[in-house]
Amino acid sequence: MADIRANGLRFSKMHGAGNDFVVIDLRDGTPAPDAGLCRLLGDRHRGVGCDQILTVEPPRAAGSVASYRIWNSDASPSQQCGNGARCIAAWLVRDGAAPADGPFNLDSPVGTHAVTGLGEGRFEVVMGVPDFVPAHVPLLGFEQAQDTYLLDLDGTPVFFGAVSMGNPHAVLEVSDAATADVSMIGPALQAQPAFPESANIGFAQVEAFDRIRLRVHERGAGETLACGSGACAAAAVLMRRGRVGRDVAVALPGGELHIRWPADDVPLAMAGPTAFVFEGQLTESATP
Ligand SMILES: N[C@@H](CCC[C@H](N)C(=O)O)C(=O)O
Repeated sequence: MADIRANGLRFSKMHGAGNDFVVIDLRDGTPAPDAGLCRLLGDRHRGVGCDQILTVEPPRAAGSVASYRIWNSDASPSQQCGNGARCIAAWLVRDGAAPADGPFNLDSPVGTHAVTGLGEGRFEVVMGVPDFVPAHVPLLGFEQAQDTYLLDLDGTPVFFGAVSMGNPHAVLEVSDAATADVSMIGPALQAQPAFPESANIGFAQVEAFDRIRLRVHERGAGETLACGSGACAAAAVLMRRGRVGRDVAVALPGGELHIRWPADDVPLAMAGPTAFVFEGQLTESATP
């Protein structure tokens, strides 16, 4: 199969609340980037630099305008990306493939998501029903869904909630997100055998009944300025515990997202900004 670098790969650089992406159009049958190319695109020194690589591909479901796939900057694939879904929506609207004002559907690796344009580059994406079944996260060693789980990290007890938004999340409630030990606890919890597919680790502070402050150590990318699915996960965990209401703002280091989850058995929706940064073309000889 042809190396997609051969003709000088064209891409769009985007971000959603500071979570940044290289977006590649594969709708003409161009093959997906291999692991080496993902790492080059993700490399902030020798490549372009981004948290995730997103590909725009033909729809899989009837009635959808496109599908997308996600790779972290370390080349590991993911099943979901909330900020990425909004950026793909904005990219498709700019391309003319999706209506700016009307609702449309997008296919992620884990399902179809309804998208609504809110104006000024903002989009709402229906992210699905949060799944708290431990085996679905996956979180091993626990049969039943619990509001709080306990794991021992080298003698330190760590309490967390766990939920799948299509991708795995653990959420720790902290008293102060700014001083939470994200860089130590994040990787240590990710590496626990209880998380066989690793997990995105959120550190959530309840600031008010309608406001959460959040930092997320992402799987495959480290701490990012914002994690959309992480915001959904933190909101869902704290809503189930009754710690916040069903409509909250989530303040992340790079911007603010809004999460609505009217009831446990209905889909959760996330709204937030998108931004185009530049259009680029990779030099054929670029190497990591
Ligand atoms: N930043 C994303 C999540 C990207 C994937 C994640 N790191 C994973 O491996 O599951 C978001 O906005 O949701």
